Order: sequence, then C-alpha cells, then structure tokens
Amino acid sequence: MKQTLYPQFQLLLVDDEPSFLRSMSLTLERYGLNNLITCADPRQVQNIMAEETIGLVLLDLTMPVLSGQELLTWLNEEYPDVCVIIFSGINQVDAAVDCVKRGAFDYIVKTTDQEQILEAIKRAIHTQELSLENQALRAQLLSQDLDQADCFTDFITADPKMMSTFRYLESISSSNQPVLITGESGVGKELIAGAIHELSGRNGPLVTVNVAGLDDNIFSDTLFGHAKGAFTGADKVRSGLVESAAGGTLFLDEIGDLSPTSQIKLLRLLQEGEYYPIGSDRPKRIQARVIVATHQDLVAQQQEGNFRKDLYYRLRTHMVRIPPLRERLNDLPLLIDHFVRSASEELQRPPVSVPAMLITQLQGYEFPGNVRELRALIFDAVSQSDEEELSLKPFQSLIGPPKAELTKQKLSFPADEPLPTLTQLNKLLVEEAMGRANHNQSLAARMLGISQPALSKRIKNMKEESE
Ligand SMILES: Nc1ncnc2c1ncn2[C@@H]1O[C@H](COP(=O)(O)OP(=O)(O)OP(=O)(O)O)[C@@H](O)[C@H]1O
Repeated sequence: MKQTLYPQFQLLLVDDEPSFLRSMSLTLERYGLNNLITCADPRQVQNIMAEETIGLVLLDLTMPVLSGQELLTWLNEEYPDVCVIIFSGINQVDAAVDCVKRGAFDYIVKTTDQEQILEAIKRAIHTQELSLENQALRAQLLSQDLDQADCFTDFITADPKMMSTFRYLESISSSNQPVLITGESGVGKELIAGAIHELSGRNGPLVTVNVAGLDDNIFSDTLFGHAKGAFTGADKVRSGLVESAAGGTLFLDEIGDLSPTSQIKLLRLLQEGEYYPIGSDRPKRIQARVIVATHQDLVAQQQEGNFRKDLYYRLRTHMVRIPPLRERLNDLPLLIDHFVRSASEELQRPPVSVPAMLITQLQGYEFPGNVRELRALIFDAVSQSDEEELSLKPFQSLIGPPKAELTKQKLSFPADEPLPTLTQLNKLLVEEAMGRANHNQSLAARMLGISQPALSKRIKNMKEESE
C-alpha cells in the first residue's frame, strides 16, 4: 500500500552529523512527519532545493565548508517563501537574534526537549500550510478568467466582486477614455490605478497628483506648466505633469475636491485633448490616459452643486467602485496573512501565527479606514508581538477584551424546569446584546461575535417569526 506523506511539502533536514540526522528523522517519523529528506553535506542543499518541493528546512548552524548562517542567508534570498528552523548546539542569544534577523522562523537548541522541538516544527508547518493554501486560492482565483493576472498581484483579494472588476478593467485596458475609481478612503484605489496603468501596456510613466486642496493657480501650474514670464517668479519655462505623463497615465486623486474653476479646465482637457500652459497661447495636446479617483459621492456632490454634471458624465465613461472592506470580509484572512508577512519582513522578525479568533472577531468591526487601517493595525500588532503569536493589544479597543469564559455556573438552569429551546436562547441573547448596545447593531454584533449583516438577518427572522 502506498504510504501517505505528511506534510504535503517536504522537510529538508541538514546536518553534518549522521547520528543526529538519523535520530531526528526517527523522532519526526514517529510523530507522523514522514515527508522528509536528509542531507549531511550542506553543499548539496542548492541542488536539493532546485529539484524537490521543500517547504521547511531544518538547518544545523555549525557545519564545515558551508555554515548554517551562509545557507540561511542564501535560502532567504532565493526561497523567501520557505521556512527555515535553525538547530544549534550553542545556546546563545546573540546567535539566535542573528539567525532571526537573517530570516529564520525559529532557533532551537539541540539539547532542548523533543516536545519543544516538535512544537516549533509543527508551528512552522502550520504557518507554511496556511500560506500555501492562500497562495493556491489566489492563484486559482486570479488565473481562472484573467488574461493579465500579473497586473493585479499587489491587490490582495479573493472577492468575486473584485474579480469581476478586474475582468472589466482588462476589457477596457486599451481604451484611451478616462477611468473613474470610487470607494471609501483606504480601499485601495491607488493600487487599482497602478493596475490599470500596467494593464494598458503604455511605456510612459504613471504620474500621480493629489488635487485636494490645490487652488486653481497651483492646479494649472502643476498640471499644465507655464511659459517664461507668465507670472512674477516664472523665470523659466516649466512643463507640467500632463507632459511628464506623456505616453503613460495621469492619475488625479481626490477629484471630488477639485475647485469649480479647475473642474472647467479638466473638462476642457478631456473634451478637447488640449491645454494651455499658463501664459502661453499655444495649445499642447495631452498624450496620457487620465484616471481619476475619489472617496466622495460624486452624484451627491453634483446635486449639491459642488461638482459639474458635464464633467461627471465625461469621467464616468469607465467607472469602477471598490467596495469597502466590511463588504468583502472574506478577504480578511488573506489580507492579514499578507500584512503579517510584509510587517515581519520589514521589521526583520520571524512570522508570527495569527489567532483564529481574531478573524472572527474582526468580522464584526466596521473598518472605517478600510485596508489602510487593517494594515496599520497589523504592523502595530507585529511590532508588539512576542515570538510566536500576533499580539491582540492593538485590536482590543475594537473587538473588546477577551470574552469571559462561559461556565455552567454562569448559566443557571433550574433542574426542575424545562430547558429553553435554542431559538429562545438565541432571541434572549440578541435582545440582551441590543439592549446593552443601545440598539446599535454593529456594537451588538461585536458582543455576540457575529457580523452586523448576520445579526440584522437574525433580527429580521425573529420579527417575521413573531408576526
Ligand atoms: N487589496 C489590497 N491588498 C494589499 N494592500 C492593500 C489593498 N488595498 C489597500 N491596500 C493598502 O492599503 C493602503 C491604502 O491603499 P490606497 O492608498 O490604494 O487606498 P485609497 O483608496 O487610494 O485611499 P485614499 O482614498 O485615502 O487615497 C496602501 O498601503 C495599500 O497598499
């Protein structure tokens, strides 16, 4: 019968002492870790890595010819997705810190008891499995229908709505018409602008201008440039950013904040394809595609008379809305994993594991700052974490203190009375939470450990049942 191998990727055990290799492989196999390759010659590691599918390397620190440190540095550069655990005969803090800085997942002293060694290995396997699962999911979702999935790799998502947005953006990639990107602050509009630019295959640069707070003179000067002597201080010709973006893309961020006069100039630029540098009567042609973004509701802005209707209609030829994070909570695990990895890399720390309850609890949070807020929280949490688990401190004020453990004593059911049904208990809990939260559904949902839409559905069902 064919033996089942575990884990799904191979573990590579490298040590110049054959006796340690033998005893360690026996121990690992005894605990069901049988997908193992051993190597007593560190010079062979490069070949093995190239030929096999290694997910975790257990590496001896002190070896002749090629030290564990050298190999670790090489592995971290060539195979950054592979976890490396360092084994060493020496119990030295300096050595451990150095290895972690070089990218080791953990540092273990050989004399440490076997349980501890196995725990570290299991943790590394778990981290690696999650990461492979996430990679596979993304690859599957991205490759399914997209022709240019590479252009979207910076935007982490597995959300079906975002996938159809990506497909739409692919379909308009060769258009010269403007694209309007809407969505709350921090949802990733700038990342999407970058993806649109890449998709277009234009050779010129992507030039970004935040137009919020620019008065009309600065807007015109920044975008269109000026002729020599156009105004006091204009002692030489200045070409504007429209010209810098020639052959590429001009991305105007925060377009909802554009002044009324600048709105007319932008409309003319889009309609005529021409502009005048300040102080010049010779028009220039725009040779860039324009992308604009805003977190404002342009329809409401228009109705209030703050944004020109004709400009809005010109801009919305191609329009995409990026949903807020609370509308695509399924992306939370992917995003958390991504930010934990980038934060660990940036802070030069081994990756920490993420407590599963964090994701459940964050599903009740509104994320007013969207992905930008999540990113900042994770970076803060990684910097405050101990070696193994992501610190929950930065999340405490959002998700509340850890839930008190429910004990039988706290729920008292008199033995001589019938038990309440689950439906009754459900109703009681919902009513209690809504009362405590002063009828704020988001807050109540957080107390109950469910999402706000899930609570809203329950309340609706309860109402229907009581009618
Ligand atoms: N889906 C995502 N995957 C990875 N990182 C993301 C994602 N969405 C946003 N980010 C990150 O969150 C931060 C904010 O993103 P970005 O600046 O693109 O948002 P925005 O919608 O343009 O915000 P604003 O309206 O405030 O300009 C950036 O650091 C960005 O890299």
